[in-house]
Amino acid sequence: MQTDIPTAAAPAVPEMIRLAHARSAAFGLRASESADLHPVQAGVFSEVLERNRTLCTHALPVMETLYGQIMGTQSMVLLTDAAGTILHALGDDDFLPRADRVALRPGVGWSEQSKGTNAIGTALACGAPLQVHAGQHYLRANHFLTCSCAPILDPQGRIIGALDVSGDHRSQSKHTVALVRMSVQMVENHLLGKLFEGAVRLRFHARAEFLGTLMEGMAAFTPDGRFLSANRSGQFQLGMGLPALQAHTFSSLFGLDMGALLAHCRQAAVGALVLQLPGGVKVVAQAEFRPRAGMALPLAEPMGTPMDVPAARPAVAPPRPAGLSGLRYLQTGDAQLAQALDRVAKVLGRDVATLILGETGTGKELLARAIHHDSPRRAGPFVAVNCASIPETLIESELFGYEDGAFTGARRRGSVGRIAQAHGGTLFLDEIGDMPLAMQARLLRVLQERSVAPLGGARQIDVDVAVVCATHRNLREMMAAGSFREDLYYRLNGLVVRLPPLRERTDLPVIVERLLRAQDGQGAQPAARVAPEVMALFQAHPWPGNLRQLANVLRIAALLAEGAPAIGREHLPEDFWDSQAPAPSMPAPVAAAPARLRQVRGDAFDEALARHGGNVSQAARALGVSRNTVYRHLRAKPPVG
Ligand SMILES: Nc1ncnc2c1ncn2[C@@H]1O[C@H](COP(=O)(O)OP(=O)(O)OP(=O)(O)O)[C@@H](O)[C@H]1O
Repeated sequence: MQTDIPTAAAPAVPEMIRLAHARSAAFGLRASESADLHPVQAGVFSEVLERNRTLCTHALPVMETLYGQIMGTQSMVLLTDAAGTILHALGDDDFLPRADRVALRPGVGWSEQSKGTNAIGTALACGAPLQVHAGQHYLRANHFLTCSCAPILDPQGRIIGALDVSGDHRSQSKHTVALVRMSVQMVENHLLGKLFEGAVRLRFHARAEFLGTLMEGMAAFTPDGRFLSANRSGQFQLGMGLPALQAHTFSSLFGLDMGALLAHCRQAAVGALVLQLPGGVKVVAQAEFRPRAGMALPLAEPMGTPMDVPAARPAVAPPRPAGLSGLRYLQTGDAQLAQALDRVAKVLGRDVATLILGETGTGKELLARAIHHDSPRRAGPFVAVNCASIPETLIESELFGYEDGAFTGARRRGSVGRIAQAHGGTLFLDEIGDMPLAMQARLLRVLQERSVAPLGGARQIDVDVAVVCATHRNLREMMAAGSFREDLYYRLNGLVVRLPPLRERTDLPVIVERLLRAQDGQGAQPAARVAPEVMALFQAHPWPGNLRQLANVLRIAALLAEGAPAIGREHLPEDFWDSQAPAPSMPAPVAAAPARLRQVRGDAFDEALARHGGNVSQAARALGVSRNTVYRHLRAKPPVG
């Protein structure tokens, strides 16, 4: 049947494949044999999943995006650990039964030792991306496949897993391997951001419009300037690999004192700066430093070795410059908001749970931080948990922690869990509406009993936390539908604060001025003001990404307008115009029917996705919303066809 399949003996077989075949033969495998199709035992697999939970957390959203791009091509996306065991699979319904016949499914190992030459096993063995086409597979049973795989590296440059697209060899493209490589870069960037959450983080590129894209360089430093890690693009731009970079400091790489960078980071709305790379190239950079007061998250343990988390977590919350933090900073003249902030101020320190409602980017997290900052708990930790971004299978251990030996043979140490990390401080549960029902019951118990019981142990740990929750969902509707517990709802909504969307706010000019001022004098020399015509455009804009989107638009516009007297239409980035289209049909904000608003918002999302070829990250960036928000939009859409 499959006469078009190239054979392993064909002369064009690349060197990597030839060597892989030699290794497969040396493992004692025969091409005609049927492979071992058995998965590892269920208990062992849970341990494997647990060991790789950080990898899964960061790779699953990327897998979804990747799958969105290959959907309908008789293919599937696979995530494996460093040993080639499949952790997670997403695939086309009509392809999965065929994949199942050769055990392309979670729990099964695809190392070269067990399956001979194959994209997963060979990419992991060589530490390089590759495509294995049809008859290039060692086992004949796998000749109907073409697989493209790239290893995933942790920020120390160690292989921790692999991402793969496998499918019917007749519908595969040579370009898939490039797609997989880019997806791996996204996973690696997420990991770097997460692992060094408490470090000084820098994102940079010679062209401002590449910030926030896959091309941006990322680097992390300790607060005293020691180099910690950089992503692939960062290493490329700096002209050095990780081993060479280890000998450097922030100032030896970027020619600026770390003290000056930290002073820049302390500003409430941090703008861009211009730095110089060792080769003399100037880059536009965004810096961030959010020291964590809680304990470190348990992180991926590649090959059983815990990662070295940098010490960037002072025990006491750092002082903030007066006037630039806390609730006062948020008062910018909008009456609706002022009323909400006044109510918040009245219950500060009174142990009243606060529920913040608002669309994406309206400043919910900023308000939660301000509440913590102004409360008597200020010296304690502020721990933010985004319930929507943690896979359902991991949320329990993430929140409640687990004891030594809760997962036999996995991690020797237990994990304290995010709730206990917030002891003495504030626990911010973002997207609380996305918390699974079973977890809602556990959370309620914690809040009532003021103690948490980590998984796998009988011990109760006392916790004293102030709880602030946020959601963009309608929890009352969810309660009526039975997807949100009534008892938890009433426990959480001591004080309900609604943050207005930007299009309803009357203080837009003040915010614009503040955001521009925050960028002023930081190297990029933005224009001092916005032309009246542009302000009018801003006033009419739907701002689906709210303040986050406005900040992004201003950051780019200010850089493009360098030297001009004011920011004009011509300086507004494309992303602004992308989400501008629905504006003319926008009904008056106050009178707008929710359904119409949802549609306008949905159109903006669809357009951004189409414009960015379905790439969720890029679309999110363009809209100024989080990726979760775009995923939610996609999930809410009826299936096509
Ligand atoms: N009043 C403000 N002044 C200046 N910048 C603000 C203000 N409010 C929010 N921002 C900025 O807007 C961005 C989004 O804010 P934040 O993350 O708090 O929103 P959010 O509602 O929690 O978003 P999401 O629901 O997507 O998590 C941040 O960069 C924040 O600094």
